[in-house]
Amino acid sequence: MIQMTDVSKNFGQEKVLNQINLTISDNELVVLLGPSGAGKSTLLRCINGLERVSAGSVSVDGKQVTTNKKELRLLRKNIGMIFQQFHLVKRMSVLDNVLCGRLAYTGTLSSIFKRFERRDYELTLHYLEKVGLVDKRNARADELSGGQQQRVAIARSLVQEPKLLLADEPVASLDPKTANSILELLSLIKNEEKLTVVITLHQMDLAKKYGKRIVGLNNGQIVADMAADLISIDELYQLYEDQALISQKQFSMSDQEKVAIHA
Ligand SMILES: Nc1ncnc2c1ncn2[C@@H]1O[C@H](COP(=O)(O)OP(=O)(O)OP(=O)(O)O)[C@@H](O)[C@H]1O
Repeated sequence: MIQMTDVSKNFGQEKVLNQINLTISDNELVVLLGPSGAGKSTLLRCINGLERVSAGSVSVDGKQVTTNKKELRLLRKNIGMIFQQFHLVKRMSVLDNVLCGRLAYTGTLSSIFKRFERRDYELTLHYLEKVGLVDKRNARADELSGGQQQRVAIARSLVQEPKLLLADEPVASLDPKTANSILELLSLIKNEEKLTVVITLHQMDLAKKYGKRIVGLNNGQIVADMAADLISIDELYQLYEDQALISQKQFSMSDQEKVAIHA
């Protein structure tokens, strides 16, 4: 479970997150929506400690996200991260890129010499199979299409055996068909691996299609928290409006709806 309590984040004078209170239960698939600069990526990055909160607290599975390097390393073992630009090592093979996801489990020396155990290879092949790329294992990462590269990045995060997957605009660089297939894959994997998944997106139709719950951010504040089924595209457009307008509208879930979303 992710728990954010009164989280604020400043970059210099700019308040990017303002008193965020958010609870995400295990096995949820939550989509963060909102205009550019709303603070979506910053919120994600506060969850795995890539950004340090200025006030408030974040915990994952009951453990505080701290600044202590050792504690952060342990925390991040359980958190996979997927990025818009895939962040693969272009000149390395698909197999080696995915194996990199196991580095958190090898000792420092082993990781320097890229010494992996048999289980690391087994997991790598297993997840390459799952994302449909086992045949491409020896190809260089930069020989693959964008959609295939994102699949490699997904496999790399899965070999980490995480409990939580954070995806920061994972389909922003992909065409609509490929974007759908990647979100389909994430949604399938979430169910099969019993993961909690938090995704930032810009496409409202995809948010509604794949997110069970949509959290709207505007100007560093949560302005909506709804079951995706219960919010229309027109209403989602309003998340992008002036915040004063949004606050006049009813975007919060009843307790009944909150229960339904977790069912
Ligand atoms: N490392 C940083 N240093 C200074 N300012 C930052 C930093 N990271 C983010 N910001 C600022 O914080 C604000 C929120 O950025 P963030 O990337 O979280 O928004 P976003 O909602 O994810 O936007 P987008 O949809 O465009 O990715 C922006 O004004 C951005 O310039």
